[in-house]
Amino acid sequence: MDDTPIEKRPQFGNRYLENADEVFKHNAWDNVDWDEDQETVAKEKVEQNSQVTFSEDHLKSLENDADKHWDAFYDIHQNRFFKDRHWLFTEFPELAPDNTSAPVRVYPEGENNSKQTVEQPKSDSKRCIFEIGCGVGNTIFPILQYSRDPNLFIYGCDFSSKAIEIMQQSELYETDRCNVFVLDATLDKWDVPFEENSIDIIVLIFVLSAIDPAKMTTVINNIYKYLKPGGLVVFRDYGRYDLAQLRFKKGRCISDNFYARGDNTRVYFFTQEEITNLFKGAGFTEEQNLIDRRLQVNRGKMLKMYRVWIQGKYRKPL
Ligand SMILES: C[S@@+](CC[C@H](N)C(=O)[O-])C[C@H]1O[C@@H](n2cnc3c(N)ncnc32)[C@H](O)[C@@H]1O
Repeated sequence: MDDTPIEKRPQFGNRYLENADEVFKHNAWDNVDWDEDQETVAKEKVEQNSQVTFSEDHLKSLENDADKHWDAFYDIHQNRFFKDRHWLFTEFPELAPDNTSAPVRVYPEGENNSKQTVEQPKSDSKRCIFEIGCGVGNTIFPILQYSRDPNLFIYGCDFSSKAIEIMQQSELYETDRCNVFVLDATLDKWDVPFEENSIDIIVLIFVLSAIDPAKMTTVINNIYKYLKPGGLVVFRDYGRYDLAQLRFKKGRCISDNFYARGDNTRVYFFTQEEITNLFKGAGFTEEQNLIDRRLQVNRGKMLKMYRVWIQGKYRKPL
């Protein structure tokens, strides 16, 4: 797969490309502008790879066997993928429990409407985080490693039983501080080891994009149900016209902006508006919805790679 969400972000601030001649001086640039030409070229590429040529049977098996395709993925890659999480606590200081000094990212004016507040838990109150599509623990393990909060408990689920098995066998897995289990988040009714209205933060990192767009509303409605009033969803995922979308060859499209990779795992590319509508439609208030455009540079090959991510924070009203 060529779309690992790799980002090495400098702490306390970003690097902006002010002089185009200097593009190959560094490995990455933040918040790069896209001009109209670039948008048009991207749109054309997507038009070219958007014809659906899969048979009905193949489309059905992509959905019905989705968990098996992820099992096969984790069978091959084990815990070696999606690993680089330098940005995790920078973007989501809410996940850096008992750590108010987590570095906060600086956004250009007007780009971010998040209040960027990190609510400190009351010292004796239990705090629960639940990650959906936790894979092999690339978010949960860093939180467990960096937090010493005795009141923190982390739940995680994934519909790949292989991913959950790998995670549970890790030496970082601490049964008194976390519990991960197999769950298909698209089911109408969730079988989970906690009550409705009980979770402080739900984490959705590069998982909604793996889900059939027709089932996303069901997932968001269930998230709403299990969050505490006042609880927060943190979201980060692929944005429309990300390099990974433009790289799809003809014949991999399932429906608009939804594709099957060569290993049959699937990926959707969101607009900001779609994310707003999904969450607001379920009753959430929007605290952040931003587009993160990053130019990654392969200086050896003189290649420019434009990455696009959407990031959001949504709160269940009190
Ligand atoms: C791109 S990976 C990201 C994994 C992890 N969130 C991370 O960032 O490392 C997508 C994950 O979502 C899981 N997934 C996809 N559809 C799911 C579903 N319906 N229910 C639960 N997990 C799902 C996959 O098994 C996979 O582990």
